Amino acid sequence: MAQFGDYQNEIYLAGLGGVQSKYPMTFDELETRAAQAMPPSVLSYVAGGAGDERTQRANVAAFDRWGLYPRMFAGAAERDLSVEVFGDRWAAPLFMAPIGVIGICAQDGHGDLATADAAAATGVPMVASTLTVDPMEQVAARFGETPGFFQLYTPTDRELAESLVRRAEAAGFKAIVVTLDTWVTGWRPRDLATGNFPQLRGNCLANYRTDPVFLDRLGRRPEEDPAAAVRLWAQLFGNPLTWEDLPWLRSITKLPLVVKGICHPDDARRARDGGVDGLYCSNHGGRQANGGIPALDVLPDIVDAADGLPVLFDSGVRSGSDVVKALALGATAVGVGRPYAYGLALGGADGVVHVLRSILAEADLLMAVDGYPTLADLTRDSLRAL
Ligand SMILES: Cc1cc2nc3c(=O)[nH]c(=O)nc-3n(C[C@H](O)[C@H](O)[C@H](O)COP(=O)(O)O)c2cc1C
Ligand SMILES: CCCCC(=O)C(=O)O
Repeated sequence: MAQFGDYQNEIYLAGLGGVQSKYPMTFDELETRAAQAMPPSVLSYVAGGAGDERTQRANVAAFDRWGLYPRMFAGAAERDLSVEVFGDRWAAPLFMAPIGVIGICAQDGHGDLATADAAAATGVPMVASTLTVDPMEQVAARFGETPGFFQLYTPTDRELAESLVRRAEAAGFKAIVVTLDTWVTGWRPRDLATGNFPQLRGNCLANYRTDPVFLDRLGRRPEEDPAAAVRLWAQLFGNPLTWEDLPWLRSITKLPLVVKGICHPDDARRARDGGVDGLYCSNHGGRQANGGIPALDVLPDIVDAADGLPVLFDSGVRSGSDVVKALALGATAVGVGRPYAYGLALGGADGVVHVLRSILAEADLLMAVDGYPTLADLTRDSLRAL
């Protein structure tokens, strides 16, 4: 049986043949090298967060407060990391978190398509943002056998929201992930300093420009007046939803509905009672609110409140050992964010594949070394608070 850890052998064998990996092997090196490859405004958009970025750093540091017990005589020569998510079997409990305007991270400007290619190549699902540079239908067409989810930024115009969801269903997405924490952007000093927030340049409008409801509202072709299209987009972009809107959200799709940004157990319970199919515990990587609680710290409470519903998780995941810890704390599947954007900047789809395979290989080898042959063996008791 092929194991994710085999990537290590491939790298060693290439090294024996005199070929060194062209990609970095640690997150710090990845970020440093990507920083050199990205235009400054794109870098500050991706790397930056809210305020003085305490929450962003705290997300990462939270993983240091847990250690995995090594277990012996466990016979973990073969590992099975596969997991069932909404009826599909994934080879591993890993996915790519939605990154708006990811297109601009790739040298050719089509990073959405490259990310979808990496999903197809690795089996690691992509959650495609509403804010893609290429339309969702073109992104989904590249997924191959790998399932993909559509992340909805709910516009104030309900018909537009419904139209986007209908298109996502027709394009073959397997779930709708509604992001609740970003109907307005947080205070982001790095973007304010460059004055170049990529959305405002209209890089993210592909799904709107191709939408019949948006075009109807615009009343003319977007090429005729690009500035008007950006203005309309900005006007319609974010709807500060309330619990009163949940039944409507539930009603607009038959696909599994996941709500992203859930970090309080009361919200988790209420969303579950409102009929969602999954919760997504995330603080948006510290990009929205500064001075918050690391997402990992609230994960166990969300898992308890979920009462058996799947819980997706992201925020601060940088390595395979981070993935294993989040799984032990009860996540059903774990999202990678910034690291794959950096892989994209360095090597397009190939760079993303390297980042994902490295994370999977580290997780797999950790489970081998520490004696956890399956995901079911990873529980809260596998961890010790440090
Ligand atoms: C550049 C960038 C753009 C993002 N765009 C979106 C988005 O369009 N929709 C969304 O739900 N989350 C978005 N996120 C948040 C990610 O889905 C995820 O929650 C976050 O990256 C996790 O933090 P980490 O990358 O530090 O691990 C974005 C994150 C980054 C870094
Ligand atoms: C207007 C939202 C931009 C995409 C996003 O979610 C982010 O930058 O974090």
